[in-house]
Amino acid sequence: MPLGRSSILAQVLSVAQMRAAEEALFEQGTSVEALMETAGRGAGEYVRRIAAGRPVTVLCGPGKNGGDGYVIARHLMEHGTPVRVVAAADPATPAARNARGLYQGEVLGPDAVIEGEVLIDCLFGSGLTRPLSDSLLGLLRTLAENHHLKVAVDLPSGVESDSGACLNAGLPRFDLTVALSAWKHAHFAMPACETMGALRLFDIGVAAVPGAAAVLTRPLFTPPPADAHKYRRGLLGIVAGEMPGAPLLSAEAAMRAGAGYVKLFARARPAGVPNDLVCHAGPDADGLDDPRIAALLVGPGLGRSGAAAERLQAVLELSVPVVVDADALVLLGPGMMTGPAVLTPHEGEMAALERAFGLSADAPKHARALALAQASGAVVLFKGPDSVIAAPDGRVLHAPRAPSWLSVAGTGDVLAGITASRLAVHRDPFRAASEGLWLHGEAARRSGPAFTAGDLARTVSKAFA
Ligand SMILES: NC(=O)C1=CN([C@@H]2O[C@H](COP(=O)(O)OP(=O)(O)OC[C@H]3O[C@@H](n4cnc5c(N)ncnc54)[C@H](O)[C@@H]3O)[C@@H](O)[C@H]2O)[C@@H](O)CC1
Ligand SMILES: [K+]
Repeated sequence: MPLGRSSILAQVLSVAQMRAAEEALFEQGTSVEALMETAGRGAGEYVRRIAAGRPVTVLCGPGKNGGDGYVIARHLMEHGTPVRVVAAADPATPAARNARGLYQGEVLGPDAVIEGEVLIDCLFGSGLTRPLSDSLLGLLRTLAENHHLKVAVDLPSGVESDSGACLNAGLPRFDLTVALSAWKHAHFAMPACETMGALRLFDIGVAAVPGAAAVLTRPLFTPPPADAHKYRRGLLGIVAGEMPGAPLLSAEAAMRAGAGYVKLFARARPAGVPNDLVCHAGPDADGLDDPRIAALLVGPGLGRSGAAAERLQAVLELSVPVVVDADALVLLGPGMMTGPAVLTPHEGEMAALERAFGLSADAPKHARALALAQASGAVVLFKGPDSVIAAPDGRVLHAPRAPSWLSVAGTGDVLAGITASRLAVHRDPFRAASEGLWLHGEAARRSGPAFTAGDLARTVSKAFA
């Protein structure tokens, strides 16, 4: 079945995939010039509206990103917005030369001293291959300091498209970044994504690229069916360990994320178990062989002792769909997982997993998640300010930026609880990770500023709205 335009617009492309998608358009008869015209006019319209009559300075580089800049400048001129171009270098491609030739307005050299209102960065886009020279960085920084509002076209210059690395220190921050044709990994990866301001995408009609990564979009949630009961909605077992607080936090979130029944398995009933949470107290693995258990969560508060490792081993041997989080990730090694699983590491836990599985940490974040997914056979939700999900079959999902208020203790336990709850509902690890991450971000948005992990857990049911 062909993908709808909204699915295509969620795709995230590497530079190589982007070039191949553009080639496909050229083969269908579109010219480079026509594509640049479409892209430049689309971005130009965003700029025209945001400038609202204030004078605009367009910084143009040698490549097609610079070509887009000349189209934008012409579009602004035609619509009466005062505009001038600063050419950092002469256009180096035929399409960019063509765009330069069609623009009849003012073009200044890189030495011109310019102050103004709105700066448009068309120095480099996805074709950047190395750090900016000192003189180009100086030009970009000076212009950025001398303008109030800053818009990057496709990508801010100095940002590596496939990784989100900033190839220079001291790159300016933008208020808006208008991505052209498709999202790139950098739009969702730290540290680059943090410099981009608001993100917008202008569609120029590229087709779906098989195997492309995608942006996490709102999942479709349906209420339980009319004949649902607690077991059919999913029984989630949360395996406690040496510290009771973390699994209780996970349980608070899990109870609000869709599972019909959440049960805490602990050696002794901890203090503070809420009335709506069932607690099973008994020795390790006691009661965990209940065939009605649809999913398990292990890791929050587990501890890292030999006893904790044995408890983890006992859980994983059940082959029940499982979310493995926190301490359990540090105890995990190759061959231990026997059933469907979601791993939810942060950076430190990821580093431990990479050591355990013999993987390199020297790769873009999404590639690291994918490598671990393929080595472990589990879905990997690599969390942080730029969370990404990868599946062993190659699927990759980037999460849009979530509120930075999430950087508070316990929010990882909440994420694990939500994800495990979704896993208990349908037992699909990739879907559970996607829904879990989305609900977590949405609950954070609805929690306002300066929330606690407990506030966040109690807001999860509202995120379904
Ligand atoms: N193919 C097309 O027609 C379209 C291209 N688009 C634009 O094209 C851009 C990509 O164009 P290009 O591939 O020409 O890439 P860029 O415009 O980013 O620039 C690449 C050029 O700069 C050189 N270069 C790379 N890093 C440099 C550095 N640090 N210092 C000096 N020179 C450096 C490269 O050797 C190459 O000549 C996209 O970001 C987007 O803005 C869009 O307009 C969509 C349509
Ligand atoms: K740019």
